[in-house]
Amino acid sequence: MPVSLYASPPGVLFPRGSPQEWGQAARQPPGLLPAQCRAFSNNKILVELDTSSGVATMKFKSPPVNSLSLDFLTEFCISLEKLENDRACRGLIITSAVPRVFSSGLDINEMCGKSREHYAEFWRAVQEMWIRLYSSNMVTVAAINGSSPAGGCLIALTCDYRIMVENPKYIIGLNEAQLGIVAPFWFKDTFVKAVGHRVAERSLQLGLLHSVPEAHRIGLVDEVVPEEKLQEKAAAVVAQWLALPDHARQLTKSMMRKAVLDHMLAHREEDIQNFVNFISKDSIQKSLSMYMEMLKKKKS
Ligand SMILES: CC/C=C\C/C=C\C/C=C\C=C\CC(=O)SCCNC(=O)CCNC(=O)[C@H](O)C(C)(C)COP(=O)(O)OP(=O)(O)OC[C@H]1O[C@@H](n2cnc3c(N)ncnc32)[C@H](O)[C@@H]1OP(=O)(O)O
Repeated sequence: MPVSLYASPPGVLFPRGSPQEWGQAARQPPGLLPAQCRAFSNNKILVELDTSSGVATMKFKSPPVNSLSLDFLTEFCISLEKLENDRACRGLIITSAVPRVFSSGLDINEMCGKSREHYAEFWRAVQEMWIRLYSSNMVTVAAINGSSPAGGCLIALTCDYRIMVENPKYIIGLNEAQLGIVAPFWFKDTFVKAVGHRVAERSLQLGLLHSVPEAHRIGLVDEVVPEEKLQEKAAAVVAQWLALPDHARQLTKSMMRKAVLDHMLAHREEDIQNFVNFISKDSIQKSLSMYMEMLKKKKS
């Protein structure tokens, strides 16, 4: 019997009247999926659950860069909830279906030129995503097959294990300072837990985006593999973790994560207000606009 890390669901956000077909298995033409495979999908995320192994693979499919918009975050949380409540599912591999990018982090458009109410709703969704993933009973593995700055890195850090594809073009890190914004305390805490205080402090203050070998060296990713080995390796890691009795692994995970989770839950509303006040400042809006301009110029 799985042990619930947090008895009641984190609560909040699901959209007023969910417009999507979420909750229904994708209508696959017969024969496309093996009998032990179930799938569901929406605009931005595809989930396939292999009921024989108990492992689901979640693929981000929101081109061009899997940015974490409010819609994306909502669909992500709904997918997590659905898997969490499915007794057939014990492990989750998170990866990207978009070439060269795992996730570009929070959608900057959601943080520019919007109302305070919108910022509050958006930030609550970011928190919700982190709470659900960080407190998940499932074994969670990030199979990072592309660049993963800021919020993308946070998703990876929130998993139990990180495997990244070796590619000289891929980068990963919490680069918020480079945008003129500040990683909130629970991003920082999650990062510190993975890499230690000194490495996190330097990396956060400089807003560093690390190459794959460097990310491996500092412990930001646990393993580096060639692209063609990624899925096989992720499946092997999940199987290794699932070989332990669920209750022992889950209670250990809960114990290791409790302080960080409790701290966040205790300061959740305050954190939303801090975010709204911070992001509404003219100077921050200007920094974000300049950063978006810079991204666009880089292309031309
Ligand atoms: C006191 C404190 C209190 C509270 C806390 C306060 C503040 C905390 C606030 C926020 C925390 C935020 C965390 C974040 O996640 S911020 C997002 C940071 N993300 C980035 O910096 C990534 C930027 N993107 C890239 O570096 C690259 O796009 C890439 C490496 C991911 C991929 O490179 P490509 O060359 O493949 O693609 P591009 O040509 O650069 O991009 C294509 C397209 O996508 C647009 N885009 C990219 N990233 C984002 C994004 N994050 N949001 C929105 N849009 C994005 C890019 O502009 C291009 O658009 P066009 O095709 O030109 O229209």
